[in-house]
Amino acid sequence: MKTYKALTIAGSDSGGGAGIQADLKTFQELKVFGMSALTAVTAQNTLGVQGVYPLAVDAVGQQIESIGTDLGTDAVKTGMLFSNEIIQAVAEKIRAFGWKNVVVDPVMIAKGGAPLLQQEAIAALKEYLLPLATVVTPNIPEAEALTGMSIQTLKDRKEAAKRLLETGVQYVVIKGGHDDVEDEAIDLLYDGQDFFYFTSKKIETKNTHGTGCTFAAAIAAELAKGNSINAAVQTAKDFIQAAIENQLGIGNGHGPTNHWAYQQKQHVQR
Ligand SMILES: Nc1ncnc2c1ncn2[C@@H]1O[C@H](COP(=O)(O)OP(=O)(O)O)[C@@H](O)[C@H]1O
Ligand SMILES: Cc1ncc(COP(=O)(O)OP(=O)(O)O)c(N)n1
Repeated sequence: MKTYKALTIAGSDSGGGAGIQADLKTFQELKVFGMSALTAVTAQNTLGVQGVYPLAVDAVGQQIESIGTDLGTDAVKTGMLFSNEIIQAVAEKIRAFGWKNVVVDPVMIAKGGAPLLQQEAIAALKEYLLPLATVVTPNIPEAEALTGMSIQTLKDRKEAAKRLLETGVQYVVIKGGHDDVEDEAIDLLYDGQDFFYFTSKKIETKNTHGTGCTFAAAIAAELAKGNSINAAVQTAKDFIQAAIENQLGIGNGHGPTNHWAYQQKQHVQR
């Protein structure tokens, strides 16, 4: 049986709910061998981010080089990239290794409000990374920052998706977790021609730390296996829904999601 591999290039969340930790847990649950290149260390828990310590650009580049010159990968997922310099170094490596199935989660601000990307690096994401990406997965505020437009309605989201596609990315998913109007969590996929809706019941909970990372990592894992973008987004949606529904209830603030829940549900259904 082939071993599928995925590489996450992202920041570390000491609390284990988001970042590299969420990505590797998701890869593992979806039966994909996970590898990582750290961009930054964060001191973080369910109450917020207490410290951000970016790594040297060379250290980021060397980790990716070590993976590319030996193991290779079937998919890449990027998360917290922090600076213009790190974005450029990551884009250069992805281009040099010719990697496909590149999922860009344009992480900007943690739910508690801590900045995880420097403001001036937003332009670098668009210029260097999105043209190499298979899919970009912004939440609504991230889509607003990337397009410069305000997003209030689903119609606005469609317009933003169209604008994002102009950067050269193949597919756009604008997630709906921040849409306060809907009582459903609706994620919108655009392939340049058609729009597809991935809808689930919105769960009333404060424990959604790391949902975006987990969702994007699940897409990367499914693309690594050769699945289509629509199938990958559907599995990611099912994965995150199970992870939010079956909360762990740990920590005193915004708790992490449950990365075991999707597989547990699959076993019960069998
Ligand atoms: N309360 C919720 N109930 C159900 N699904 C949710 C909820 N909050 C977020 N999601 C889902 O989690 C994923 C991440 O969404 P979102 O919160 O928009 O991104 P981010 O975590 O990057 O801010 C999406 O698939 C979204 O639909
Ligand atoms: C190290 C690190 N990376 C990314 C995030 C943001 O995670 P996300 O899944 O977008 O959701 P929140 O944690 O912000 O709710 C992070 N916090 N830390």
